[in-house]
Amino acid sequence: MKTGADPLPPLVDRPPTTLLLTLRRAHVRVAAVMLFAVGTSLMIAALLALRTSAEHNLQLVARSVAYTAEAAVVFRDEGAIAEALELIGRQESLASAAIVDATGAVLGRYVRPRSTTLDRFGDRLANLLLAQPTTSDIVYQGHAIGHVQLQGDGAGFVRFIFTGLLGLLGCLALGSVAVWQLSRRSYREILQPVKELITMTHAARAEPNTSRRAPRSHIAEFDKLGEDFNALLGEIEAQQAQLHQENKSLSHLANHDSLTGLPNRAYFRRRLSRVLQDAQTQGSSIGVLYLDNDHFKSVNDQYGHATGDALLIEVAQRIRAQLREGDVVARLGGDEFAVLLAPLHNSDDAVRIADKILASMATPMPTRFNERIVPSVSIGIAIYPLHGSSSEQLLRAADRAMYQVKAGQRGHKHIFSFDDDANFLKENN
Ligand SMILES: Nc1nc2c(ncn2[C@@H]2O[C@H](COP(=O)(O)OP(=O)(O)OP(=O)(O)O)[C@@H](O)[C@H]2O)c(=O)[nH]1
Repeated sequence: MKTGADPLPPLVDRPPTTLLLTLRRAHVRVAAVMLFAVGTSLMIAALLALRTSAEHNLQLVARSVAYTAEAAVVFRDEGAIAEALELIGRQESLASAAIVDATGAVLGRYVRPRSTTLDRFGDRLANLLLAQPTTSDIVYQGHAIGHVQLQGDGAGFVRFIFTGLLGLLGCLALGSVAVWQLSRRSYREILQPVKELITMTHAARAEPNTSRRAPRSHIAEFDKLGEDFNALLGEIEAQQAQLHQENKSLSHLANHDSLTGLPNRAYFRRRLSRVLQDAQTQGSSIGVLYLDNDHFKSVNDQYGHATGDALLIEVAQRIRAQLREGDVVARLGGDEFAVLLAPLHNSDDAVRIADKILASMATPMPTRFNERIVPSVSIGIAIYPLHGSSSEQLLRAADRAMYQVKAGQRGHKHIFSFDDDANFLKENN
């Protein structure tokens, strides 16, 4: 079915992609943005909480060291100071610890050995996040005699960041599976109605089949689209039915006579040509009768045109009633009719049917004012292959034969003979 609409221009910038891929991309983007936003916020919040807790812990440790080391500082016992720092350094998460006297002299220092990149990364992180160093005064009899300096080592932060990243990766993996499943499900839900619409549109274009209807959909937009599409198909179907009806009546008008309802001359000739082709291949015979009303003009003149019309209808019905289903009777025009007898077993059958038609004319036609009008026709008969091999030859032969009847005694039949041509020419020149 040609629509007349211009074809869509080709996609130059990007080739078309599938619906599944588009959905998957959209879901992945949403999931990635969500994970990034939630993960980052959670990580920042947790890091801040961890920092507060670490600073608090360093304060406690510093205070505890200051208390423990008070006596050692008073007696400047460097061995005890080193032992206390070593103990605290091993137990707590410290990069370094030092005890300094009131003059600023370092009495003891502990530095955790840093060998790996991870250790150095932890220290940098601790320097970045914590207010370093954490100090606490060593007080003796109400006077500060020195202070403790602690540097956190950031191992806690590193552990947290790695655990957090692992958690995020886990979420990413789970999210990917969920996105995969979700897009598959959405695809199925969306695709089903879309597929129906695509199939229907194709059918409507190709067959054209407008009788199918889109099913209801649980997706409101598709449901509405299907409803509108069905309404459109309904309208097309109604238009097609109307067009079909109009075509039918136009074709009927083109092939039939409006007064008698019989096929017209054009139809008769086409049909005769077709039947002749079959007869030529099968070697069968055909009979053509040419019928002309007798003194029809005087019926018109005497009783009026309407009565003349009624007589034509009556004659048409009487002829039709004598024929087999497959035989054709047509009105050639005016008061002339033709009959096609196919197949015909022998010439006698054509003569017999002509006699039946003549006999059917014997009774008067019923009229409104009970006038006595008896139909009468003259019939010329031509037989294929005896009298011609084309539709023109056969019709002319039957016409000439009919003319012979008119020339002799009307209301009879005559089977064509080749003398009829000569007679016709003699009488018409
Ligand atoms: N009522 C009516 N008359 C028609 C129609 N078509 C043609 N006629 C008339 O039919 C008549 C045909 O007359 P002809 O066949 O020439 O002569 P005829 O009176 O039948 O005489 P013969 O054929 O020699 O017996 C003409 O008067 C036409 O006007 C029609 O559809 N209805």
